[in-house]
Amino acid sequence: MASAASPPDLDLLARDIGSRINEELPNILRQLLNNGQVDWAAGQLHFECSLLSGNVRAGKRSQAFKVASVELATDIGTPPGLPTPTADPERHRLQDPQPQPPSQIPSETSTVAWSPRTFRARLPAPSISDDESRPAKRRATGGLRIGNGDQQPDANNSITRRLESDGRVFPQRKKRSPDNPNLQPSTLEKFIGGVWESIFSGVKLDPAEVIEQWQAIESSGQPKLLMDAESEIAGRDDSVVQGMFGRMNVLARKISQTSRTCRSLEVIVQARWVQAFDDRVIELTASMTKEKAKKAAISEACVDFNWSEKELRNKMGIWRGYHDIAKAGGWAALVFAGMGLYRFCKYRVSFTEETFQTLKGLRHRFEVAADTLHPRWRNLLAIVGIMEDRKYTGHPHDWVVCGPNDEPIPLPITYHQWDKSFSYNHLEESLIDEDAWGLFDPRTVVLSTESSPHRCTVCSEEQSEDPRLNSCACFPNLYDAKAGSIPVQVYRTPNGKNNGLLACCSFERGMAVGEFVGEITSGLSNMDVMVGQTERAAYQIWQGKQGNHTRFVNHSCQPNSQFERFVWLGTQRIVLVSKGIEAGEEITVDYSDTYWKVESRQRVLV
Ligand SMILES: C[S@@+](CC[C@H](N)C(=O)[O-])C[C@H]1O[C@@H](n2cnc3c(N)ncnc32)[C@H](O)[C@@H]1O
Repeated sequence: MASAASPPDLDLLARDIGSRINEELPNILRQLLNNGQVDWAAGQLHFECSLLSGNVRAGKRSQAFKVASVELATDIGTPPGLPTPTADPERHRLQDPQPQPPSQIPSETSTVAWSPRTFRARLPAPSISDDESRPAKRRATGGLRIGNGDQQPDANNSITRRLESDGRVFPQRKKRSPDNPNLQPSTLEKFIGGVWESIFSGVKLDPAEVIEQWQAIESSGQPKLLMDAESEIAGRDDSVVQGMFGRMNVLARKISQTSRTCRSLEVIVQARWVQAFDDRVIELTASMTKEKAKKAAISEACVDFNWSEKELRNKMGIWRGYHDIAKAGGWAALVFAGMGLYRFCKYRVSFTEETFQTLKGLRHRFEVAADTLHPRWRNLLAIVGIMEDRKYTGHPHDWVVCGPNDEPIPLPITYHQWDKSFSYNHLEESLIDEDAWGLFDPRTVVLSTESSPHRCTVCSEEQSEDPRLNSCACFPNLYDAKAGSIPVQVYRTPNGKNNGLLACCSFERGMAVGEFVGEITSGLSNMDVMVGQTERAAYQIWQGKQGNHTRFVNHSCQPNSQFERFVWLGTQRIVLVSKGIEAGEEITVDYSDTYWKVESRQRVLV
């Protein structure tokens, strides 16, 4: 169907076309079917695309490469003669559908089979196996557990329903809607996910550290960094792993950190180089045609790079991608891009106007998170002479993000219509109201085993604040000191609920969104409170103007999260647990009837 000049170009072209077909064709076919424009009641469609090398018109045809091949049938079964579908065709849809390089494309045919209710594309497995294409490894989360009954008699013997959801109904896995384009996995979605993951991870981008570690080996040949690692360990407590393994742990951490920072510096410089190249072309255009000016600027650059024109042109294509990303999504989108950045820019499958609009809409959101979690990240831009002050200071949830293109608003302003002096106290742990409880923590549970007081009641493993001793794998993102921040933002709801909580990354079903943290008190009435209960006490958790991000979760009758009780180190916690939350969704919970206002005074049993 096409001819190309040389095999390496053909290779790139084949990947590009194959990717686009894999990405777009299912949607096109689905639209045709849904619109009733095509009646597939009987029959089959076979679509095949090949690239031919050599001069076809002159009858010189050296090689043919099959780029993609799609079969549309009226039933979901595999047509005779075609390979058997994989056990889980959906699995392929969740992966980035990269085509195989022409030399590796198997003769196997991809199948798109249709039945009146189902439509599935079977795509070839990705041929490129970098870290991004593998499913992320996670420690097992606790799963959604069955909670205790949520109805307790109060002091007046009436039934008080709790905010904690009724755990007796085991939440069903949320189905991806094939008709909702927002939920279709795409390379763009993956790219954006990578940016969020890296912003919310513990990555530390600090140019000062790079300079510090630049000299890895002393001029005398001594391994400077390794020796520094030794002195770092010596200064820490005895329990830290000593010896070569300990030193290598520190060295590997430092080098990974430095290399990550260098990668960000590299893409900043490369994106900025594209801008300088474009400016140079404009300069040269004063005395020659644009085409010639471009060629001249490339030749000039080749001298400095000591690269061939072809090499430079290949690199330029990718660097232009970096430039376009930074232009639309801001520098944070580029600096914090994950492992997939190179691939995203190399194949350009998602380089559309829509993509850049989406990135533009995320710009302020990326910056709020980057500035508040990585106060020094903008210093990296100084490498190309860009001096930018941190724009968003304070806690990540001191800012309420708004619709695309709208500037974030300071949190207090969003409450001014009710309270002109509103200020919010961010809590990481609940506080005990000593007026109500003295020195007693009403969340303390009666320990069942004397020998092992901190055995998890769910997984039966030992719990400890020391990560080396902790074996409980329930909610590692909450109770592991090394976990990054929870990837959520407070946002301005468009439907009159004031603020709400937005998921930046997806939360697998069973994963914790956060612990409901506030003041542990009792006896409040006419307030929104969470009611907790142990064998020894009933207590309330009040948030009001304090707490963490769970304070901003709105109610829904079809929630995507639920509250569950969990015991951590002998203390009852109330954890907001995902029922399957997609990135970009509002996180909601079912408040049940009385969360809105607790009307009767709760009697406390100690
Ligand atoms: C825990 S707060 C949630 C955050 C709140 N929207 C805010 O801006 O502070 C609970 C309050 O949010 C509001 N709210 C929550 N869910 C709502 C819903 N589905 N519809 C209307 N208002 C809601 C109610 O005012 C409720 O008392």
